[in-house]
Order: sequence, then structure tokens, then C-alpha cells
Amino acid sequence: MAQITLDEILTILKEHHLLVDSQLGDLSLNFKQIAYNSKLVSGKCLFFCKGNFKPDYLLAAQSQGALAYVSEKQYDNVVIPGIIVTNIQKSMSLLSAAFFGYPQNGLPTIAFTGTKGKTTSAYFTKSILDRTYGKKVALFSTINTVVGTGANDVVKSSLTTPESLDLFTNMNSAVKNGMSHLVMEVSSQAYKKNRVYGLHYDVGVFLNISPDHIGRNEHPTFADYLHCKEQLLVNANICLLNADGTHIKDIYYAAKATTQPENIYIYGRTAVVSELGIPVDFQYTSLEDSLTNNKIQLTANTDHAKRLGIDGQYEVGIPGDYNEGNAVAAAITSALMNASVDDIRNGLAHTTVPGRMEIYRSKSHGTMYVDYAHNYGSLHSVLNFLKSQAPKGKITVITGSTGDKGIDRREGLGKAINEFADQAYLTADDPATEDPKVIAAKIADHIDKKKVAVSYIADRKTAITKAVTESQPGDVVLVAGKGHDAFQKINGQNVPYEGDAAIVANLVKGL
Ligand SMILES: CC(=O)N[C@H]1[C@@H](OP(=O)(O)OP(=O)(O)OC[C@H]2O[C@@H](n3ccc(=O)[nH]c3=O)[C@H](O)[C@@H]2O)O[C@H](CO)[C@@H](O)[C@@H]1O[C@H](C)C(=O)N[C@@H](C)C(=O)N[C@H](CCC(=O)O)C(=O)O
Ligand SMILES: Nc1ncnc2c1ncn2[C@@H]1O[C@H](COP(=O)(O)OP(=O)(O)OP(=O)(O)O)[C@@H](O)[C@H]1O
Repeated sequence: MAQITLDEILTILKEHHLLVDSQLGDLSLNFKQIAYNSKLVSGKCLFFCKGNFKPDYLLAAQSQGALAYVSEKQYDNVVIPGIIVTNIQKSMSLLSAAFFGYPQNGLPTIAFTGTKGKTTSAYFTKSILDRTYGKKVALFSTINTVVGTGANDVVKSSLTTPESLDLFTNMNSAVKNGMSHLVMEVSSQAYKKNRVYGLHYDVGVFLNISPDHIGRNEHPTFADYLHCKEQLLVNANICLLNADGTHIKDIYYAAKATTQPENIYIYGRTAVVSELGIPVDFQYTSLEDSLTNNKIQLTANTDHAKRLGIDGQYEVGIPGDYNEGNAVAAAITSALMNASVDDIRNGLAHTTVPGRMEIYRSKSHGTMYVDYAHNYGSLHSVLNFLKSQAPKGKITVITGSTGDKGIDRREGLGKAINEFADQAYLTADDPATEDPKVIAAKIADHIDKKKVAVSYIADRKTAITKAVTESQPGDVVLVAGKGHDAFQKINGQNVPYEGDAAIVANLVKGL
């Protein structure tokens, strides 16, 4: 049973130079529960005070049975003793891992980071490894959290990378449920907020980086964003890097600082990483690239890459040329986890990811795509691909941009629409406390209206319906940004929303 003594807590905190003061005396005191939300406290609990915390929460935790609290400051409104630390997030992560007996030791873990492609690559990898390990692969992704094989072991995720205490709770469940591996996404925020502090991965994959998540509540600068993402490599035994992205020099040096070159693998479309003057370990080329799928040739160039024995041709079941790179990352990662070539082949050919390049065909209208693209990098990639595949069709984009975060996305979405679309219906996408019409106007500021017809339709479903029903054979309609999200975030509330995919699926039935 999970538990932790005061002795162990203080030792860990001292070792990591986190302990300021402890008001507890009895070192054998044993905590049977840990929590950071007062609503979840039951008996013999160690309670963490973190984030936008109010003293009343601690009072509530005390009345529910908390024995002590960990905090960066002392609270005088309670009688239970405090353990005062310099960093609550780091402390919570280390103590959560210890409380559950370090579940990561029983669960080989593959972690993906990158501005784009984390979810897709994680799904490709799970699809392959599930074939090798009898569907026993746990998954912590933006979409779902999978900790076992039963229906109740799959839940919708609320964050890309969970809060540390939840992360180790889920890892512990996965181990208890007999899962063989964990595939997880690690966001830059996870490092910024120390949600994965102290966690080491068997394989860490760096997919790409482009400006995103910079602004209030996220990263102050691009350098900070890059630094946070690179922490994944510092904490991985084997590093896998994409040579085709930007900042490869920084990324490679970050990997090399803590990992032997023998355990670093680089993949890319060209034979040499020009910025570094070294060969890629794996080179891939596109053999086919259509609106429905891709075919790639994968070739190992270096000795340690050749040892994995995965040279060959692979079909990739999700369209979009950028998904070829995601598939290659998953193939190499899975080979490192001993997947066979057959499992890689079948896994890549038969993966679907909810809300990522989902295709809906109509009989007498255009072809509709529902995709999660919501910044410049992703919308550019998707539209570039769709335009190359349907050069004569009219391309209509329905999108909005989130309120209260990712402000720079508005310019990026406008630019990508301007480059490739013929028409845009701007609408709401999680406006939070902002006016979606004002957000749409910011996107529209970066679109040349002489080139692209732009209008604002407040209701997202109305905008989608108009675009889909107006489309003609050969046209492409891209509904971008929300995928299967079943809510719109408005003024702190999750307001129920049918979801882009459900709306489009229903519409095409009658067309
Ligand atoms: C800025 C930030 O990182 N905030 C995160 C943080 O919030 P917080 O610590 O301030 O917690 P809070 O929810 O404000 O509440 C304060 C504390 O009071 C406690 N409480 C609250 C009410 C009560 O009655 N009793 C009580 O004890 C809460 O449990 C909490 O511990 O911890 C919360 C979970 O415990 C997160 O939900 C929340 O993420 C915010 C909402 C969020 O969405 N962040 C985004 C930017 C994010 O992290 N995104 C990345 C993906 C980015 C990417 O795509 O790359 C992600 O990993 O998801
Ligand atoms: N390697 C890639 N390069 C550029 N764009 C990509 C790549 N992979 C996916 N995309 C685009 O980004 C969107 C999101 O993909 P995915 O969910 O796999 O990425 P993510 O890193 O998990 O994203 P997010 O951080 O937004 O959750 C896709 O729907 C697609 O439009």
C-alpha cells in the first residue's frame, strides 16, 4: 500500500535542498494519503498547498483529516503542523514518486515533447507497442489517459502532462494493472511547473520546436520555452532527435550533455545534419503522399541505427507529410523497445488519432478535414499539404483562437490562412474571458482580404455548417482547432459543445 513516513519525507527534502523548516517531531509518523485539493482529503493525509491557493482550503483539508501540510509559507489559521519548503512543485513531485514507491521503476517510459506532433507520435507508438506487448501500453496524452485494459481505465485528460501527484497516481495504477510500458507527452509547461521533476525516461523524443506558448501564464520568452523542452533530453537515457526542425544545434548539445553519443539517435529527410556536420542515423523519404495516407522508405545510415534492423518501407495511415516524421519517431522508439518490424508496419498503417486529420467525404460536396491545428506551425503544415493535394479546389478554413493565452497564435493563424486558403470563416475557439469577435479581428488583420474571403460567424456550428454545405466536389473544408473537444471554455466555464468532428460527421451524412 502506498505510504510515506516523516523520516523519508525529511530525508528527501534535505537531499534536494528543499527543506526550510519542519514543525513535526515524530519521525515514524506515517501518511497514508497525499493530496493537493482539499476536496479530496481523507484521513492521515499529507496536504500540499500550491498554486493559486487560499488559506480556507487548508482549513478545509484540516477538517477532513489532514495530519500536516507542505507549503512554501506557514499558515496560522490551522493547528496542524507544516513542513516549509523552498519549492512546493519540486517537493510535491519528489514526495509523490516516493509515496507510490517510485512506480516508474516498473514501467519503461517513453516521453515525447515538441511544439507539434506529440499526441500523434504517442498514438503511433502505443499502436505499435500494443501489438508487441498484448495491449498493455499505458498512455498519458492530451486526449486520453490510459492506465489499464478495462473500460474504466481510460479517462479524458485535462492537461497534456498531469500535475505530479496525479502523474504518479496514474503511473502507480498502470503498474498495478500490469501495464508493460508508458507512452507519455511532456509539455514545456510540465517542466516550467515542475510536474515531472525527478522523473527519468527510458527514451526521450524531441520532435520539433517553433514559437508557441509564449505569453502571460506560459513562457516569458522563446529561450525559456526551448530550455523547458530540452529538460526532457537531460532526463532521458536514450534521446531521439529530429534533424529537420529548427534549433537542432541547441537540442543536440542539450542531449549530449548527459547522454553518450551511442544513445543519441537523429532522424531526418536529408543524410547530413547540416548545422552539425554529422550524418543522421535514420534517413527517410516519402514514396507516396496522398489525401488519405503516406508511404515512406526508412534507411539506417550509422552502425548503431543499423543494429535496430528496421530499414524498409512503411505505410502511414494518417495523411499529412508532417505525419511521416511523427511515424518515423514512433518507429525508432518502438524498435528501441524491441518491437518487431511487422508490429511497426501494422501499427503505423492502422493508427487513428481523434481529431487529427480526420477525413469526412460527402457524395456531392467537398472533402472535409477535422484537425487540431491551432497555431502557425500546424496550420501551415496542414494547409500546405491540402493545397498541394487539391491545387484546383477551393480551400475553406473554419477557425478561431483561444482567449487569455497563446496571443501570438492569432497572427500565425492569419498568416497561414493568407498563404493557402481561398476562404475563411472565423469563429469562436475557447474564448475564455475575451470577446471571440475581437480575437477573430486580430486573426483577420494578417489576412489579405483581396486574396482570401474572410467573414466572422459567432456560432462555431453555424460557421461549419455553412462551409460544409457550400462546398463543391473537389473543394476542401478544414475545420481547425478543436477536434473532438466537447466544450468551449467561456468565462471560466466549460460550456458543452457538440465537437467539430461530430458536427461534420452528421452534416456529410445528408450530402
Ligand atoms: C498556470 C498553471 O500551470 N496552472 C495549473 C496549476 O494551477 P494552480 O496550481 O494554480 O491550481 P489552481 O487550480 O489555480 O488551484 C490552486 C490550488 O488550490 C487547490 N484547491 C482549490 C479549490 C478548493 O476548494 N480546494 C483546494 O485545495 C487546488 O487543488 C490547487 O492545488 O495546476 C492545475 C492542476 O493542478 C492546472 O490545472 C493549472 O493549469 C492551467 C489551468 C492550464 O491549463 N495550464 C496550461 C497552460 C498547461 O499546462 N498546458 C500544457 C499544454 C501546453 C502545450 O500544449 O504544450 C499541459 O501540460 O496541459
Ligand atoms: N510534426 C508536425 N509538424 C507540424 N505540424 C504537425 C506535426 N504533427 C502534427 N501537426 C499538426 O498539429 C496538430 C496537433 O498535432 P498533435 O496533437 O499530434 O500535436 P501536439 O504536439 O500534441 O499538439 P498540442 O500541444 O497542441 O496538443 C495536428 O492536428 C496537425 O495539424
